Amino acid sequence: MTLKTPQEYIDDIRKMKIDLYMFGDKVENYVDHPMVRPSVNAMAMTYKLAMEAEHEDIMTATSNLTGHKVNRFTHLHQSTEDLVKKVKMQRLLGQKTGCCFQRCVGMDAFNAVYNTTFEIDAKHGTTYHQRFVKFLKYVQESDLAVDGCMTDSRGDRSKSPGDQADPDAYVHIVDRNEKGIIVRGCKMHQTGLLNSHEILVMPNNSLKENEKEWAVSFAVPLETPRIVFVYGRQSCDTRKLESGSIDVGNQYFGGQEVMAIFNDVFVPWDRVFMDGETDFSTMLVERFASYHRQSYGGCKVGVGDALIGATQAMAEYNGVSRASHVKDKIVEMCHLNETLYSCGIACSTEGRKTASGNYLVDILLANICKQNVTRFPYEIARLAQDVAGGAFVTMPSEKDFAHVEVGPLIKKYFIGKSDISAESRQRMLRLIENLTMGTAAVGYLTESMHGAGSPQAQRIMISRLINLAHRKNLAEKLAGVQENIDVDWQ
Ligand SMILES: Cc1cc2nc3c(=O)[nH]c(=O)nc-3n(C[C@H](O)[C@H](O)[C@H](O)COP(=O)(O)OP(=O)(O)OC[C@H]3O[C@@H](n4cnc5c(N)ncnc54)[C@H](O)[C@@H]3O)c2cc1C
Repeated sequence: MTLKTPQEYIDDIRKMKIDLYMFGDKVENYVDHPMVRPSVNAMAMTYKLAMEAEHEDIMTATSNLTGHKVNRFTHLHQSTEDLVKKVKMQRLLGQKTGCCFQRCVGMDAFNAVYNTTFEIDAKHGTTYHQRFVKFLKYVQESDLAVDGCMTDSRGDRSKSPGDQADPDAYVHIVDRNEKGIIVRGCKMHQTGLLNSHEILVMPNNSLKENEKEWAVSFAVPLETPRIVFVYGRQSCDTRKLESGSIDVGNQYFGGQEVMAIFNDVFVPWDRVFMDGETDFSTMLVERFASYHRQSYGGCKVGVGDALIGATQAMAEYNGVSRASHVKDKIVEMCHLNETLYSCGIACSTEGRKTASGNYLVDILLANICKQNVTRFPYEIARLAQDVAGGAFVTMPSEKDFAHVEVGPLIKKYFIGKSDISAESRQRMLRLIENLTMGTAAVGYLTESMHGAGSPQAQRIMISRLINLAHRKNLAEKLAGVQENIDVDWQ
């Protein structure tokens, strides 16, 4: 049986013993911690939907490695159809959770490490691909969640890893022996890290030939000794510590980002997938980034669907849903959201087979997709805030609404349309706050900006991949600057 139930998944995570810090304290049982639990629930949804017949086609696939049915989050894409289904799966999850559900980064890392290790071995005669296939079979058969771990602390951004004042600014190999390597450094912003069974580390950027120690990729279980985890704060996060279910905005789900400090961590050789091949660092980073830039054409769209729904609901609750400018703003939100989805689908259908056999998205279109993702969710959020009205930033707390004396008064003045309860309005306003400036905005907005690379990273790729000479040629033929040999009739 390769599919875990959500309960089996949560039981796995609950058993983990890791070195975790949060608000200055060590935390033992993080699964049941109210700050963390919504993110566990979001990850658990990736397990639940895979068990449902209705979603089987999108949520599961047949493994090319074992022939068994696996969760699509652990699958190697075997066709452009697989790439499209991936985007559809991410949209579905975004709709169901209204937040980052955290399992995509690992899936994107599997596909990039799989095809890059194949090409490293072909050139260098190494055996990384076999090792990685063994690891991935274990992941698929045990239905594991894996953190895709790329972003280093990075010190001075103008300097490459080998030129940093502190060499630990990027994860690197500090020692090696017959059993494996020892690594040191820190990976930042790790989405869903505590909700993962394993960590799959990749280099952060292109490397120079003399930067071999930084050209390292490996996988380790979360419970590996000498890794220290520090939980990241999110805007409005302590609302999760309050009693009640309204002010938190999203009652069940949330995201998670964690810092992982590798304090001389031992990695056995069979878990090392790159060791010094600086000539392949660019390929691994670009391929991972492209898969991940495609991902955002699904997951952010699903969250966008939830925000559009909340905006439509607020327009109705406030009695303005028939106003022409409100209708037009909601149409614009849909237009922007579906444009992102179109980009996700386009880079999938234009994908191609790699030498290893799995499929890679069209890199140019994946970068276009992500470039739009750095902008459109902000505009969608702006329009949601416009239509919702200002109460989502001035509304009293849930406790005031429940107070015996002041509560009835607040409710009276929080009624919009007379047939809608004050509580429905209150809940929807908090969801809009959550998505546009609260905990979920971390995933919906800032992650849209910086996740899978800041906007400039895509612009560099676009300028590298776009063929301007070809376009200039087209124009010169049309303008008659060049002879147009296509017009060969009398
Ligand atoms: C919510 C969230 C979730 C994330 N999840 C993950 C995850 O799961 N796994 C993972 O590995 N990473 C993850 N990331 C990290 C993400 O990939 C990085 O945030 C991104 O690459 C930008 O890096 P940075 O935050 O260090 O910003 P910086 O690199 O410091 O960028 C800030 C600005 O400086 C510019 N800049 C940077 N370097 C240069 C330079 N050399 N020259 C000129 N300009 C420069 C950038 O273009 C940008 O405008 C996540 C990030 C966020 C916000």
